Amino acid sequence: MRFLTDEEDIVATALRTWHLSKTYHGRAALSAMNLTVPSDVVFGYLGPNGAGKTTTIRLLAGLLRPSSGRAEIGGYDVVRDRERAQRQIGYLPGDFAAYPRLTAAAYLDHLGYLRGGPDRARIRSLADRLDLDLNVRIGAMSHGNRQKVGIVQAFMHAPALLVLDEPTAGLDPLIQRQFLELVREARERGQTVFLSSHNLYEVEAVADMVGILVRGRLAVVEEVDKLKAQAVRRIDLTFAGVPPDAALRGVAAVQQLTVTGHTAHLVVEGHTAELLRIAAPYGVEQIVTHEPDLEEVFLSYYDAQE
Ligand SMILES: Nc1ncnc2c1ncn2[C@@H]1O[C@H](COP(=O)(O)OP(=O)(O)OP(=O)(O)O)[C@@H](O)[C@H]1O
Repeated sequence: MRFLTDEEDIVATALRTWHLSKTYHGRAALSAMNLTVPSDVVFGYLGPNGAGKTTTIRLLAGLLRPSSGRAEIGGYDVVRDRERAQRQIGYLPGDFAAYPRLTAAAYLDHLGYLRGGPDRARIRSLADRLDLDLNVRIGAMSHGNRQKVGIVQAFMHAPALLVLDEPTAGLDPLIQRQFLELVREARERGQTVFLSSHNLYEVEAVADMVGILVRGRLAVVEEVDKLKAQAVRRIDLTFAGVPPDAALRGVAAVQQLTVTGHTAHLVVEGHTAELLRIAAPYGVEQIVTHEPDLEEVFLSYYDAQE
């Protein structure tokens, strides 16, 4: 075994916060958040309206000063080393607004020059995928199309960390799907993505880890696979004869059981190994497992804090 050097540790951690807090007029919008996001993951940042997601993101992007605590991006403090921290980030605000008089092409070109030269082939390919006409003035665009310009500017270069605040709000489902592809490709290229969202399904589809923020407090940080393992799961077992409902009810993980004909419909929480061991001797002919749904897990965290 070998310990990481300081340099490697910085590379392995995309962002870290220590007691990061923000108070507005005596009311806490974010309370003492301790969070570590490793590199090369998609981190889904979930929470109901007003939970403090945008506040967190603006603190990370160096656009707000913390009331107390601190944060580092790629090892750089977002206050003391603001410019270097900001250079690690590609940031897409929730309400993306740019120069209304410029066409998207002119705006993206201009940004590209600020970042060392535009990659026009990349810009065109992103615009094609998102069905964005680059020749329209940004001021004349719909909200959704302006949002697409924001997505192109965030993805046209390859910062270590992409910080995206509700990026798919206002996009139609086909474009949302393209966006999720871009997020996956970014992770494959080794970028880390911090994605705030209301949309559980979007986060479930793309995130490796999630944090759930409720009233300015992190209620949980967990790998999506682990949350799924905790999640309630629906399983239908079809038997050769009448289902052995007393034996099935005796399994600790079984929460609910209904029987129709030869099929037992079960709601199971946690691991299913014991259930399958108990059921097998009764002649199981078919097993249908429904993908666990994270919604109930999330709602249980939301409710617990109400
Ligand atoms: N500039 C401000 N002045 C005073 N209060 C603010 C300010 N910005 C945010 N807040 C408050 O801080 C809390 C968190 O707001 P924030 O915008 O971070 O939440 P959010 O999770 O992004 O919400 P949403 O999902 O609705 O966008 C809210 O109660 C909000 O009213």
